[in-house]
Amino acid sequence: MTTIAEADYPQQATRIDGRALAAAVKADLAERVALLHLQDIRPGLGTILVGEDPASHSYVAGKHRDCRKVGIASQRVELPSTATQADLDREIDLLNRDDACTGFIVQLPLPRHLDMHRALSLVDPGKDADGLHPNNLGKLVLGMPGPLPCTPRAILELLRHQGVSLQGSRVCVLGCGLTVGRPLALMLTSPAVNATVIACNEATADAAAWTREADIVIAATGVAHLVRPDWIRPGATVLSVGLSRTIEGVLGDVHPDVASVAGLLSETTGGVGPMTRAMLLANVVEMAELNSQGDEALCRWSDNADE
Ligand SMILES: Nc1nc(=O)c2c([nH]1)NC[C@@H]1CN(c3ccc(C(=O)N[C@@H](CCC(=O)O)C(=O)O)cc3)C=[N+]21
Repeated sequence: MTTIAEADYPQQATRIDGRALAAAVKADLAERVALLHLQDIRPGLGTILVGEDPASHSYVAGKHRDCRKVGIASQRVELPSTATQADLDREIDLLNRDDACTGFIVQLPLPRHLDMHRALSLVDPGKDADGLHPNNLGKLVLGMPGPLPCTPRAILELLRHQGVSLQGSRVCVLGCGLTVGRPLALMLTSPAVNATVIACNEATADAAAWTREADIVIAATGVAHLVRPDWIRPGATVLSVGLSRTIEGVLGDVHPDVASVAGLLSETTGGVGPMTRAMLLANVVEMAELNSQGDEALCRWSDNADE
C-alpha cells in the first residue's frame, strides 16, 4: 500500500460544479415546459412527505423552489409522523388520480412504522418521478426506457458533462442503498455505459483495497469521512454523495483532504445534490412530453446508447 502524503501530491482537485450544471439543465427544462404549455400540457410535480425530519423538509422545499423557477406546477402533501399506512395509501391514490399531477415522489426515508415497499408499489408507474416503482426498476434491469432514479442519473450526467469516460473504466461504488448505490451500479453496468463496477457494502472487508484500484470512486454510504486520501489513486475522480448530520455539522462520505489526491472531485454540497433535484424535474418534464408525443420521446438515458 502506498500512502500519498499531501506534500507528494500538492495539487488540488478540480471541483465538479453541480450548481452550474443544474442551472443549465433547468434553463433547458424551462424552455421545454414553455413549449408544453403552448400545447396546453402542464407538467406538475407532487411530493408526499411524512414526518418532521428537518433535512427532508429542506430537500422538499428545494424541489418546490426549483419547480417555480422552471414553470412546473407543484403540490405538497404533508403528513404527521403519526400517519398510518392507510393515510399514506390514500394520499398516493389521490395523486395517482389527480390530472394536475403528472409525476410525484414519496420522500424517503419514511418513518419506521410505514411500509416503504408498499408505498413505492402503489405509485402509478407512469407518474413515478423517482424511478423507484418495481416496474421501473425492472425496466432498468432489462435496459428498457423509463424514468431513472434521480441521484444515479445526476451522477452519470455530471460525469458525462465533465468528459469522464465510463466505458471500460473501473468504478468503485461504496454503498448499495435503494436510492443511490444499487440503481447506480445497474446503470453503470448497462450496455449503454459498460463500466466495470465494484459495489462495496458494509460486509466488504477492505473497501480501500478496491477504491485504490478505481478510476472513479462514488461514495454513497452515509458514513462520515469514510474515504480518506490514502484510499484514492492520484488523479482519480471522486464523488461524495452520502452525508451525515453530526454535532460538527454536515459531513460528507469523503474527507476534504481527498482534494489533494483526486483529479476531479464533487464535494458534499454543490455537487450531486443540486443535480439530483434537476433530474427530478427532468423526469417530470420527460413524462409529460412522453404523454404528449406517444412513445418515441424516451428518457435521455436511452439516447445515450447511440452516442
Ligand atoms: N424519494 C426520494 N427521492 C430523493 O431524491 C431523495 C429522497 N427521497 N430522500 C432524501 C434524498 C436526498 N436528496 C437530496 C437532494 C438534493 C440535495 C441538495 O440540493 N443539496 C444541496 C444542499 C442542500 C442543503 O443545504 O441541505 C447541495 O448539495 O448543495 C441533497 C439531497 C434527495 N433524496
